[in-house]
Amino acid sequence: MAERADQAEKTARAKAQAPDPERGMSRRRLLGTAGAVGAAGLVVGGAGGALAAEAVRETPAELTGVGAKAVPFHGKHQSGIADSAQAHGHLLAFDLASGADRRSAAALLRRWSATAAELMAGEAPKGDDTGIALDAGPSSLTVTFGFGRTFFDRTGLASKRPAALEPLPAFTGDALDAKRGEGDLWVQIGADDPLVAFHALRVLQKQAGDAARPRWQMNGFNRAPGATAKPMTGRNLMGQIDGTNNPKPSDPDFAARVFVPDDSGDWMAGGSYAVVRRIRMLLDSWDHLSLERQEKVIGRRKSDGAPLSGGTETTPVDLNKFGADGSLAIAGDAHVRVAAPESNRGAAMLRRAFSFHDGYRDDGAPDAGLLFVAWQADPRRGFVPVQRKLDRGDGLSRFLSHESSGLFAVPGGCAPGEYVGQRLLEG
Ligand SMILES: C=CC1=C(C)c2cc3[nH]c(cc4nc(cc5[nH]c(cc1n2)c(C)c5CCC(=O)O)C(CCC(=O)O)=C4C)c(C)c3C=C
Ligand SMILES: [Fe+2]
Repeated sequence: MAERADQAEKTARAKAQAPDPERGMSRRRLLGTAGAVGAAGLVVGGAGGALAAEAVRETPAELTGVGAKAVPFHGKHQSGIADSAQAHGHLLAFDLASGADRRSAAALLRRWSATAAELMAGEAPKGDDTGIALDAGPSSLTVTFGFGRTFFDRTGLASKRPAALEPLPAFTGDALDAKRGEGDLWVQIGADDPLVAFHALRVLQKQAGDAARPRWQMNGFNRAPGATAKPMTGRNLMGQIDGTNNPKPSDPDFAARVFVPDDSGDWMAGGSYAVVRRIRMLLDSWDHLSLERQEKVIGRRKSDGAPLSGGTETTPVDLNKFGADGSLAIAGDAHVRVAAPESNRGAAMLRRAFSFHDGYRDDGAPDAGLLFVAWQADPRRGFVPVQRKLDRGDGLSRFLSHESSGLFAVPGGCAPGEYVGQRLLEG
């Protein structure tokens, strides 16, 4: 994951500093030019001033650190799936405007794809006068596009709707708000800088124009890069290390679990399905539990994420181990036992979440939790069986409330000159 970003970093850095006559100018060059002209004007006038301005214009300061990292937009898969989750996230869904059709949807996806590619390379998109991200580099920005179930009816493409996009079943623990769920189109934005993330959100929302209107939006966050002494798995708002036993890109079955296979032969080849749930944490109840009880509910130690069956964070969980008192080391209703692929006939998903905090509820409790995003090749072999099992027997579910839900078909990536979803919309 990090390698993909590192490889792209050099290219994007070079791109971000060189103006492309066909596209926008580097955000930093744009600023450097304005600054240079002003400064040079103060020192020397006439031809000398012009030369001085030119010299400064050619040497924009080197970007270092968080801002310099770029993730490529073009590729076999869309970005924002196998890349590390960023510090800031915006999830939003749009509904197509009444009267919108396949053609206007295709034009929107073409616009959005071109702009996402520019933004992810640290370029200012054409016609962008907001200045929100001026001075900033790409900051690991990713933009990911998906289609909801209703998109296919609205665009006359019902015959192309994948079977995997069938509605998720109702779960007993659900308290879903329909207005904050589903939607025709879904956009996931992530960046390590909040202004870069908001800029992408704002530009894409403006570009939706008359074609689509925002349906819902949620904002989330993760730990900032560099906040810990060494890179480590992030923590959620319950304080747990979360994400340890995710499928890893180096696993031999990673692609089969996360992406629709190439030989599926349909427009979703190389794509993935995103299950998006706003899960509120009942933090006041959770924080009343002793550390020992909290660890028993999950099946892992809070301090370092090590499984209660022993070892360190990365030691495989031993679901068959008994403690000295004769009881299971990982309790029967421990979250990691109930969610594990071994307990679900191999069902697995890639969890790539953001935390959220939207203030306080009327009862004074924090409106906070997890924007849970699970990626899989087929939700019927990923999220659905696992959530069914969690719904029945997970000790953690007493401390959670699932408040909104969406399922989106996220097509594969595209090559330069193409746009995301082109195989569906022009196939
Ligand atoms: C349907 C799938 C899942 C939901 C919903 C879910 C919610 C949820 N989980 C945590 C905290 C943790 N989950 C952990 C592991 C874990 N969770 C799921 C699935 C769902 N979680 C899986 C498949 C796994 C991996 C199980 C395994 O193979 O061991 C962990 C342990 C660390 C880790 O492996 O990531 C924590 C902690 C919260 C707080 C939450 C809802 C808000
Ligand atoms: Fe979990």
